[in-house]
Amino acid sequence: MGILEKISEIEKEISRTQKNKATEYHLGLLKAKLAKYRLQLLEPSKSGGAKGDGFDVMKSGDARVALIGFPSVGKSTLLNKLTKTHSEAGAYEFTTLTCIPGKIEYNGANIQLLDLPGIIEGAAQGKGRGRQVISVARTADLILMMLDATKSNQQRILLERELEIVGIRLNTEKPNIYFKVKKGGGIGFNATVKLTYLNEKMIFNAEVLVREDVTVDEFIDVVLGNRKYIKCLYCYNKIDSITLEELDRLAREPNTIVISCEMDLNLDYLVEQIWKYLSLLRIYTKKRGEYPDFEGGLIVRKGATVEHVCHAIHRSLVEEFRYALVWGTSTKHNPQRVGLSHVMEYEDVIQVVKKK
Ligand SMILES: Nc1nc2c(ncn2[C@@H]2O[C@H](COP(=O)(O)OP(=O)(O)OP(=O)(O)O)[C@@H](O)[C@H]2O)c(=O)[nH]1
Ligand SMILES: [K+]
Ligand SMILES: [Mg+2]
Repeated sequence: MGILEKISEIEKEISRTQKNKATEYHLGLLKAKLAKYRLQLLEPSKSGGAKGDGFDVMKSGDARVALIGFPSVGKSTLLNKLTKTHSEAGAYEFTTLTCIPGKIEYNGANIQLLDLPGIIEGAAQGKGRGRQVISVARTADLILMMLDATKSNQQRILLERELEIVGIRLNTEKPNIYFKVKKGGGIGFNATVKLTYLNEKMIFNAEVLVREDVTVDEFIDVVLGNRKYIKCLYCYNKIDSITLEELDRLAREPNTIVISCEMDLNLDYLVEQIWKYLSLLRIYTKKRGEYPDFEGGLIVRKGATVEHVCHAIHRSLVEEFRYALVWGTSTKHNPQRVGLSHVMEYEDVIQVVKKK
């Protein structure tokens, strides 16, 4: 019998079995068996074949959020709640086997939310589809780390470790260091601050300028290069099944939000937080003599300048740019005449004036 047949047999038996105290143990065994076979489906096939396995989803929209978590924490249930896409959810592990994209529309932005298979300890070494899942995570603007509020906090530490191993750094900024290998050898070591951990003896064949007091590990990250610095929002699901004390404790942890998909608790707030963590700005454009386009508008990153906005409107607009008029919180008076380097703020209105 092939794996798929075995899976379908077990699924049939589960649906035939009445759910009660007497069958609880047997059902548990069936689900464990089901999870085992589904995990085998996830294992990379011997023939290799990383392409076309359902993980190479196109980026779309203004930002990308990846759902990372152990199996059965409720990732698919959340995708079903927040988007119009359906992803199979089930009371057994490894229900989801590929990457399933959905779309959240909020504040005029299209946010791509990716449902993914659950990852397990050893994911970074390729267990399950760990490698694929993690490479999708590397492409995200935000990792939504989904955790089961009824389980021990060990899950968070384990997941963080798996991501750490593959070079993902959560909620930390890229160290402020300039580093360049010198082909001909020799060193140039300079620091603009007093250093506690680093010194010149650690460096060879490189030109280095250190602008902050980093640790040796942080420095190694810069030397190795391929690190990803990604924001992470920790999301505890299933709070319908924990005590108030426990809930209170979890909710106070940094970068954390508590929800229940099943009871629809806090889901609006979650979307608000996703938006906030993505640091997106909504900007409105206006034509001369007309009202601003409050229906449409543009989505840009926090810190975006008039130049970024011009690029977002039209590729060649910067070349024709003379000046812009801006209304909003970024200006001293309204409207203010600004140049390309002016930094925009949330809900500013902009009118671009072109060269004649
Ligand atoms: N009590 C409770 N159960 C939930 C909640 N959200 C989801 N579940 C249940 O948790 C189980 C797993 O849900 P899924 O959405 O399949 O979880 P998943 O993380 O996508 O699982 P995999 O795809 O297998 O990794 C299902 O039985 C859901 O009904 C919740 O808020 N509270
Ligand atoms: K599941
Ligand atoms: Mg799932």
